[in-house]
Amino acid sequence: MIKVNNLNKIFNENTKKEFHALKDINIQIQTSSCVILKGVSGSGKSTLLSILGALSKPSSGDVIINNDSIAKLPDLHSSLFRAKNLGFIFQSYNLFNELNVEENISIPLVPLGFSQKEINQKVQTALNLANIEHKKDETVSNLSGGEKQRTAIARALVNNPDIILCDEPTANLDNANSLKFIEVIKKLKELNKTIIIATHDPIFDNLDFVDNTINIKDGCICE
Ligand SMILES: Nc1ncnc2c1ncn2[C@@H]1O[C@H](COP(=O)(O)OP(=O)(O)OP(=O)(O)O)[C@@H](O)[C@H]1O
Repeated sequence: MIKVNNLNKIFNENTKKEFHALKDINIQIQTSSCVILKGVSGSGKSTLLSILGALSKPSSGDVIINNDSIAKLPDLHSSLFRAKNLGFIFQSYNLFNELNVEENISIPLVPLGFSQKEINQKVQTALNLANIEHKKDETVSNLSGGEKQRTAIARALVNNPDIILCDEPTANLDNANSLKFIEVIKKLKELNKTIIIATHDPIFDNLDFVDNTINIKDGCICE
């Protein structure tokens, strides 16, 4: 279970540029559920996702994941928490273009101290789950947009995380690749992952495996 309690994010606090991006957010996300975080551009989706993913800190309030308070973790603990529990899929993929697919996918395993044999096994499983096995030796700069995204999916899955956070995952995909992405998400849901997708893409409306849609507007959760 993920609990968000009285969460606020204020950028540039106590300056002329002060901006209250998240306002008293309270949400609960059940383990193994798929949740859509929906809102227009600038509503606060990415800000909330980055706090849920322990990538940034709130101004006040907390995020509790499986009874651990993560919002206030020191940086070193945050990165270990991420490496063990979380997978991220960003719209811009955040891949290393000069490395090949297999090398990109193995990166999250580096801080976890696995042997080369274990790394190879985990990378192979992730390649298969994301349907990108056939391109494993290709340099990322030579991939199509859809293939880059499947590489990013495989990298997000390689540490077998319980929670997968996606920020506008279909923003750079055509309709066919967006539908393929949805099939992968469906497969992850069947594997009992907790999946949170921040998006304004209507393709996520009315999907049968989505448990909840949370609407966010001007930093507030709309009932
Ligand atoms: N580092 C920052 N400093 C100041 N303001 C910020 C910062 N990051 C985000 N904001 C502001 O907070 C608001 C929410 O931004 P956020 O990126 O969370 O929106 P979003 O809903 O994810 O939008 P999009 O769909 O366009 O990515 C925006 O008005 C943005 O300008």
